[in-house]
Amino acid sequence: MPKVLVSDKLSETAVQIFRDNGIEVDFEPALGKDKDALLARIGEYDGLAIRSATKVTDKLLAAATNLKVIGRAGIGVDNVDLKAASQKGVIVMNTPYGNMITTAEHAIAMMFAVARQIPEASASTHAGKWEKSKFMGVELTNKTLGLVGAGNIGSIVASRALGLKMKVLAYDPFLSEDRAKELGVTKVELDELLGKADFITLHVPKTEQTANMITAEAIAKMKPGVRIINCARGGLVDEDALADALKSGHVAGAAFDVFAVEPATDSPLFNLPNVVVTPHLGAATTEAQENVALQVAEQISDYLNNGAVTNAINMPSITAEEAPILGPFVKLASHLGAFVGQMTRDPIESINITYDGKVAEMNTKALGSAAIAGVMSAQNPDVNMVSAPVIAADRGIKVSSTTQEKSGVFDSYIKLTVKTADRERSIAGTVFSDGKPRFIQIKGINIDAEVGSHMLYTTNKDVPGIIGTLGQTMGENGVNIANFTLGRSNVGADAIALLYLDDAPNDTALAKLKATGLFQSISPLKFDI
Ligand SMILES: NC(=O)C1=CN([C@@H]2O[C@H](COP(=O)(O)OP(=O)(O)OC[C@H]3O[C@@H](n4cnc5c(N)ncnc54)[C@H](O)[C@@H]3O)[C@@H](O)[C@H]2O)C=CC1
Ligand SMILES: O=C(O)C(=O)COP(=O)(O)O
Repeated sequence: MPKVLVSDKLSETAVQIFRDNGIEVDFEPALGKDKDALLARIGEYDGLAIRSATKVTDKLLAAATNLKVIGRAGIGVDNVDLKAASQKGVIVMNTPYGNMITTAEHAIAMMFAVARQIPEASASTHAGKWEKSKFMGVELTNKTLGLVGAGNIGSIVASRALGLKMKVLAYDPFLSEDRAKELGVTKVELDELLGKADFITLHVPKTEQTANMITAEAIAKMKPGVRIINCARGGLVDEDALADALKSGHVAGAAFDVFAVEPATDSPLFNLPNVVVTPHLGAATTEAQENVALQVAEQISDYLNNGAVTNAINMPSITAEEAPILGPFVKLASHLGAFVGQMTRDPIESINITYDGKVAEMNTKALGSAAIAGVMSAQNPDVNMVSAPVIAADRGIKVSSTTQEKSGVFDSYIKLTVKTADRERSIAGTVFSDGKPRFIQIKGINIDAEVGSHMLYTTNKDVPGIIGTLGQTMGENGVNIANFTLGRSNVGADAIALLYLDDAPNDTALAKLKATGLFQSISPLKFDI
């Protein structure tokens, strides 16, 4: 039974869902904050469900010997070392929609709070002061909101702001003009946004490009009296530079939910007038926490039970509906890769995958990952669909794919071509209606070979006696042949044989075959059926 650890404060709804799906679950919401205890325990688990407190470092991943999937009950995965997870073949999923409304609402609430200085006014009133004239605010109506990042949360913030009769400018390099029109926002460059906005709200992930994107220089380009809201990620804004701008009065107010260092016990922004701060509460509503807990538990369970991949950051998604149809083609792609991988000793320069016919309309990203994993599995048995593309990229292997309409007799086929410095190998295969993958072409020679756990592949000239020699040698050495396939390019020309064996051929059998001088190559192969 797969075993999952919940190491952050998730709604207990998740626990019930895991149990309903036949998954053993340990609910230890404090463990994420205890690095050493987590490190000692992580080896037990197939799945890990987290929020932002658990830091999934390369060290933790190295100890996670059974881990297959990490589910983030929320959006940002900057607390997970994605590269290390991918290299280890661990899928990282998030729940991109469960807390987006709640977080957008928090950004709007923060905008109101900073426009009307509500937290300070509230504290002052609680203190028995009646400072009516101290807290003069500004209206939002007709003001310009600068939206940095118009993804899921940014789009909701835009719709709410438009409802408040604000004008919305959006800076997002991936926002199309059509989508901007649909959202009712004006797409602008960052400098224009900085110069025109009365309020600026950030909704981008923290990446190499966005880290520290709001510097002292960017702040200097802003309109005097601007107010800045950050409910996205700490580290997007230079907190020291913002503190200076708040002190000089160039920036009239700031509302921050996220900080460069969290938990934030100190920040240059703390204790400045008209700075509203909350302790990373963007996603903290009952509704959002129910949503993300439910979704993450369903997604992790689906993956561990059925191989369905939803909302993965480091692997193409495979829906629960497509998993059964895609499964045999995933196997095929992996077998094609394994065939070439076992035949290739030299460094691989490139891999091309051609999808012909119906398979071209399937999830070719997932199939490509399976093919690459197959190729690399000969050298590294731990490689999988998550890690293979990362490892291939690290090794400088160029991966390309081609899709084409049905070009032959098969409704669907996949052809894999692998190039090394001095040669090219290709193999094609299909899936028959029985759901079993078949090899249909090797080196351009047509065959029809069912794939077995143990196979023997030989190349030879098309001369009499090959079948007899192969059959007799296997028989004399106690290896039963389940299936025998031959192919040739032309009479008397290049020929190949593929034997599906019940056991691996032993060294004596291989030596005997070699001694006949009939074969150019004799390769025992293994496949993970
Ligand atoms: N405070 C909190 O508790 C929460 C914070 N978040 C954070 O909010 C942020 C946004 O989340 P979503 O909207 O769901 O993400 P999303 O992926 O839907 O949208 C992000 C947008 O940023 C854009 N973007 C990427 N690089 C950019 C750049 N260099 N300049 C401008 N735009 C860029 C993307 O094109 C995309 O449209 C994330 O950082 C997430 O972690 C999310 C939930 C809760
Ligand atoms: O979903 C996100 O990206 C968040 O930042 C929410 O974080 P949390 O789950 O509240 O620690």
